Amino acid sequence: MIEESIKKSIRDIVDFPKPGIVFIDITPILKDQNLCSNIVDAFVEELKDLDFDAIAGIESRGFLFGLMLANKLNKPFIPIRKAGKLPYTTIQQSYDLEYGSAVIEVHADAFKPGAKILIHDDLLATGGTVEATSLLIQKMEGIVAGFTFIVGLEFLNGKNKLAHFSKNIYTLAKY
Ligand SMILES: O=P(O)(O)OC[C@H]1O[C@H](OP(=O)(O)OP(=O)(O)O)[C@H](O)[C@@H]1O
Ligand SMILES: Nc1ncnc2[nH]cnc12
Repeated sequence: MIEESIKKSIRDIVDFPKPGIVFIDITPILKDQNLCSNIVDAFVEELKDLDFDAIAGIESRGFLFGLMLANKLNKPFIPIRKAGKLPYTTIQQSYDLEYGSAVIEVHADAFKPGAKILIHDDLLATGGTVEATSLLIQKMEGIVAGFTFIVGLEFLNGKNKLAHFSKNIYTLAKY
């Protein structure tokens, strides 16, 4: 089962990046090319009936599997970056997360109005990051088609922030 393989691979780092946070480190997954392929295949299976035009991946860990998945599905990839990194005209959104606050942005020409965008990130915690990404997509007149996560920290109830953007929320490993 993909969920068990993911849970076996990832590790918990206590008190990172701040005291009181148990950080879910996904980097061991990246050393296992079979597991990486199986994760992409599991997402492909989950998404087989979903209609969408492009995948938006969130810096930085959302880039890892977001681009692999977009490439596998022959769809464009849209990088959502932390403020100040994208060189062209951008649209911005601020947000809070488990251990701080930040601003994300996207290139103003990343997609056309009406495009259906699947949002991908490695992990759903409070949902602040993907909520901000959803607001960014809506600012640009895009439609949020759904969400994919490798890991979901269900006890933080991040899904509550997402349901009004899209009910299509796919999480491979839940805690
Ligand atoms: O659901 P939330 O509470 O918003 O938290 C989840 C976000 O936090 C982490 O990113 P982080 O900002 O640490 O950046 P990184 O991917 O560059 O490590 C993770 O990759 C998600 O993007
Ligand atoms: N506990 C956590 N582990 C890894 N990434 C995170 N992003 C937000 N909370 C996190």
